[in-house]
Amino acid sequence: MTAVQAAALQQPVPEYAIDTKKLNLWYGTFQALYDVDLRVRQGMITSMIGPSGCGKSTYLRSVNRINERLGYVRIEGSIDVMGQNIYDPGVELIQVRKQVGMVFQRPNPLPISIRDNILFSHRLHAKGGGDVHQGTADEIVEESLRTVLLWDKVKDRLKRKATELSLEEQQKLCIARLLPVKPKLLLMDEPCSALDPKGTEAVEELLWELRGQYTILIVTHNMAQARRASEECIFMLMGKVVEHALTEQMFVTPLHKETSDYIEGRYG
Ligand SMILES: Nc1ncnc2c1ncn2[C@@H]1O[C@H](COP(=O)(O)OP(=O)(O)OP(=O)(O)O)[C@@H](O)[C@H]1O
Repeated sequence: MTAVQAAALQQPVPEYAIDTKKLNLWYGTFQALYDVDLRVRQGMITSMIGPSGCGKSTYLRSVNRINERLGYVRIEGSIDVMGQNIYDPGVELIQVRKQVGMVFQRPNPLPISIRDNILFSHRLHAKGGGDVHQGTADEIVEESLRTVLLWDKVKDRLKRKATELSLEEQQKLCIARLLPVKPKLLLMDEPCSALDPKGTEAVEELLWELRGQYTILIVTHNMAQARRASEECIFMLMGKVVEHALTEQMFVTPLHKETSDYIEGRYG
């Protein structure tokens, strides 16, 4: 066992990958999130549902501090990721981005080769001397692509441009390229909305493969997807968390009328 591994084992592992306390967020004078208290269990897949404009993406973007690039966003409250408040003044953005990977609606691989896409942020973070995958470039590429079930399909065309892949493959690649910097948390903002049903099924299968090793928080408009692909589910409405429960429980016996109205398609 290396000294780094020994030190890591001394650290208590938090039960929650995300612990949000009294999060309020304003875009200028418009308040988009109200007193959000949310805990996302480590290693599990949690989905976030709610009608358009209820604040799902805003919340997700707060967990990797993307919102702060907009000069007019103000935040109160705290978000602990793996036990550390990412809004503490001492916490650097690069540290947050390393721990928290994000996948967007439309796959956005860089217009470079498949191989270089995988190595891109690893190279960036390795320069900073952080804890990243220590293998050779070939090992990193193979392991990342294997993890997202893409290796066998692309191993003979690693030098081809990533943008030539199908949308499903591009989305898997976008997940794969996060892995070499060893993130703890993967945020996914409607990752299947650009995919056909077969691509959607393949990405959902991948989520279950990643479960356990990574904590996954996925925003989806697709009720069936939330039900199939998550263990806990959060329902938001007008910037507030209405309900957070085991997914099956939320879909079978929701506690709140607003939740059942939404699930049954009465609005949103
Ligand atoms: N960059 C921004 N500037 C100003 N207002 C914003 C910005 N982004 C989102 N909003 C507003 O904040 C509220 C929450 O938006 P958000 O995108 O988080 O909702 P959402 O639940 O993810 O919606 P959708 O399901 O349509 O993606 C909305 O009223 C939206 O108009």
